[in-house]
Amino acid sequence: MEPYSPIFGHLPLMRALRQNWPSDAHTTYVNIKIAREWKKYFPKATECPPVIYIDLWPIMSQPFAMIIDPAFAAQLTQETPQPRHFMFKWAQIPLTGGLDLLSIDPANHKLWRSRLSPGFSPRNLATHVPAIIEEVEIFADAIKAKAGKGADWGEMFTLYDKLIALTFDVIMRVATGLRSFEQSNNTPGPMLLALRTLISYAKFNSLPNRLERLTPKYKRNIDHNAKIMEDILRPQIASRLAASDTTRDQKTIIDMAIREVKNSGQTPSSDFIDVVVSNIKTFLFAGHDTTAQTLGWVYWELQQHPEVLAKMRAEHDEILGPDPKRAKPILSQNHHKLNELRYTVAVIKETLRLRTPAGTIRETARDFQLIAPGGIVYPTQNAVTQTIPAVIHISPAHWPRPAEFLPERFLANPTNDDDDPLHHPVRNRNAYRPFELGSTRCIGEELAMMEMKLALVFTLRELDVDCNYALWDRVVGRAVGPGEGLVDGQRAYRAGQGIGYIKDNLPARVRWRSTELAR
Ligand code: HEM
Repeated sequence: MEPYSPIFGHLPLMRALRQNWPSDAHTTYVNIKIAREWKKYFPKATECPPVIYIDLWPIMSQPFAMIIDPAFAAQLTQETPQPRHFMFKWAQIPLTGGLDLLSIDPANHKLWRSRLSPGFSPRNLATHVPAIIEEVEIFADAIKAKAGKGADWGEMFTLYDKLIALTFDVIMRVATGLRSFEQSNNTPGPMLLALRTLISYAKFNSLPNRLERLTPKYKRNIDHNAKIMEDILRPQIASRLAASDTTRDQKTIIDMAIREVKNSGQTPSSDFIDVVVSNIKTFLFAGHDTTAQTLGWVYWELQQHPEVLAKMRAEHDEILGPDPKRAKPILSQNHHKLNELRYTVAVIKETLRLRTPAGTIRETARDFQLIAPGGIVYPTQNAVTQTIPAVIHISPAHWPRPAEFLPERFLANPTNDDDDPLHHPVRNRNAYRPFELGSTRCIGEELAMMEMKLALVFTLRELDVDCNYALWDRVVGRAVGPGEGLVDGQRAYRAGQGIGYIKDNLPARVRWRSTELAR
């Protein structure tokens, strides 16, 4: 990729690519920009290359090989699946100690995935619907409490923080059976605070980060916060072990893992508890901000596309009846109704297409090669090989009208007309991968989808939501000139590193819908 500096590699280019954006804009926008304007960066190429190499030495000791073509991504994750990159595992160590699904070696991964997956199965999750509804209701009530009097807008608040509290409470409850009450407390509780501190140390192994791990402060902080989490998790696992033969209906992820081990004729040992603790920490980590961010983007997109919002509300009326207050009893008795919310699912999928929070990072074996149909080989040895679904999802070769927000592309075509450009006939199933594909694909997809559907059902028909950056500027006393603070022309953008967050934690206000006032 050009321009390339013989001394600083692509560092000057990376800086130039970010020039017109706020400094906290996420790297995902750099990747998207390179793919959109590929002719500029690959002047000799006749088409956008499927793999883009980025050299950030001396910040990163290895170059990145970024896969932006679905067939190549499939080679990496499904056809000859490669293990996660060492750097990723290194990043996980402060958080989990390295025994979790994201970190363990492929052989142990297979065993533990088979033990942990049953807890995330649609059948098991269906038993958690009433508990998830209870948490979602707390979320809905909290934002309803922010509505103004009558038809007035209420005070501004940060919607993303409410979503984080919701998703954390849900994953904690489903995984462990414990309630963390993040939504009811005004300040983050010990578990979330400890998790957040540990996540802040989950960094790539650059030289400064390696040195940080040698400091007494690092060790003190890790030990202290790991202890806070483990003092809550270990007794809970012990009590689930003691109760495992008597627990009948609703089974937590822990219960299901215990059952799997017992069914294989083994007795859960102290090693079992260590691995479960490590994995629960990963579930709490991987399960909260991914889902919260996606849901935040759904609210944002619905505001940008009122016609989509109207259709979604109409679907909720049709499937759950016209009175929003009846949604709880109806869904508590008929969980399957959630599966009928096809348009709502299509909206979430379309949001995930355009606002993809993650991909995968692999370390390829010596004999592994990415090969194009004509036989051209793209080397990946000694590189950090990443899939970039955020770019694959907007490829004009695989998506008609890729920049437009069109949930219909995810709905089965009623006329069965294969010529309809929006019809999504799984033409290339590798081109849609927000949860990644292959044996290490996201274990929490079903839970995330269930949670997001419920949050939308319990809020959208009663409230109007206005995500409003101009008002927020006034609240926080910030002067932002015209054209400033924008990424892709929008004030709401993905900020930070890793999964990141929505800028300013998505400032919003709500009001009762006029139909609600009439009730
Ligand atoms: C919208 C929400 C979510 C998105 C977009 C998402 C996306 C992803 C992606 C891209 C991966 C990487 C797969 C790979 O490296 O091959 C992953 C893995 C994972 N996710 Fe999620 N995730 C979401 C929600 C959740 C939830 C709710 C949980 C709850 C437990 C979760 C737990 C995990 C775990 C444990 C893995 C590692 C799986 C394995 O190695 O077997 N995720 N996720």
